[in-house]
Amino acid sequence: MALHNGSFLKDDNVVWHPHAVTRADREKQHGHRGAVLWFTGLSGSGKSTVAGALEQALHAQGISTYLLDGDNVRHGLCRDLGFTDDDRRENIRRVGEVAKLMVDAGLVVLTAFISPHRAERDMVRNLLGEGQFIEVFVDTPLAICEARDPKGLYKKARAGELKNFTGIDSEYQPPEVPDVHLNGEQLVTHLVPQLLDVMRQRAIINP
Ligand SMILES: Nc1ncnc2c1ncn2[C@@H]1O[C@H](COP(=O)(O)OS(=O)(=O)O)[C@@H](OP(=O)(O)O)[C@H]1O
Ligand SMILES: Nc1ncnc2c1ncn2[C@@H]1O[C@H](COP(=O)(O)OP(=O)(O)O)[C@@H](O)[C@H]1O
Repeated sequence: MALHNGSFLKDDNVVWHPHAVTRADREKQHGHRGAVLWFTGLSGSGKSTVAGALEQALHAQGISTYLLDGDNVRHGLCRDLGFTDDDRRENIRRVGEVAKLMVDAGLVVLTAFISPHRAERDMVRNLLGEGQFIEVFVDTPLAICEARDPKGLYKKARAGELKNFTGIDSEYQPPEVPDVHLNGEQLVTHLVPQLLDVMRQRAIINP
């Protein structure tokens, strides 16, 4: 059964329930639009750091935000998932659905997941719809990520103690045309203004 919001239901007895307070009402109350900034990049590329710094800047301007981070989500919502391709796909599907609900609530959602496959990132783009999904590629060379190695995971992966590690024995597919392409070797203080500019250009936040 096809739903008006583009999703499909297996059960014809469950129908979509429209509510009186709309997304537009909520966005008006927040004073900005809802949207997702979807950070993707290798482990250690700087996704959490840059998304966190951007959230601080937005919060200081009175923007209603929420940061969904891979490490944190995998302690709860996705605690049953590992790092096979199938589990990563399910991880991103769940996070995409949660982000969609948060955008409907009128929030600016920042997500920091490796999200290594183009197909899954495109799935979330299609789920969110045009203009509400901004793909941010944190482009940091593998050698730099490996040198940073804040959790010692690259070391474990190289030693064969950690299987399916992205960039080592599991593929990362870089975005071909990201909405924002960040050089992950630049200072975080240089990266945040680039993101704020894009958000203003796209009328997510006010100039
Ligand atoms: N095998 C393997 N490959 C990659 N990463 C691993 C792995 N095992 C554990 N970790 C830790 O899990 C974090 C990545 O989780 P994500 O949910 O972002 O991954 S994914 O989007 O589903 O691919 C990742 O966090 P970040 O370093 O913040 O990216 C790692 O700390
Ligand atoms: N632009 C940057 N320049 C230098 N170091 C950075 C930068 N961004 C992040 N780092 C450092 O790199 C490490 C990994 O950053 P993190 O945000 O945890 O990456 P990810 O979330 O992509 O795994 C951390 O020690 C962090 O302090």
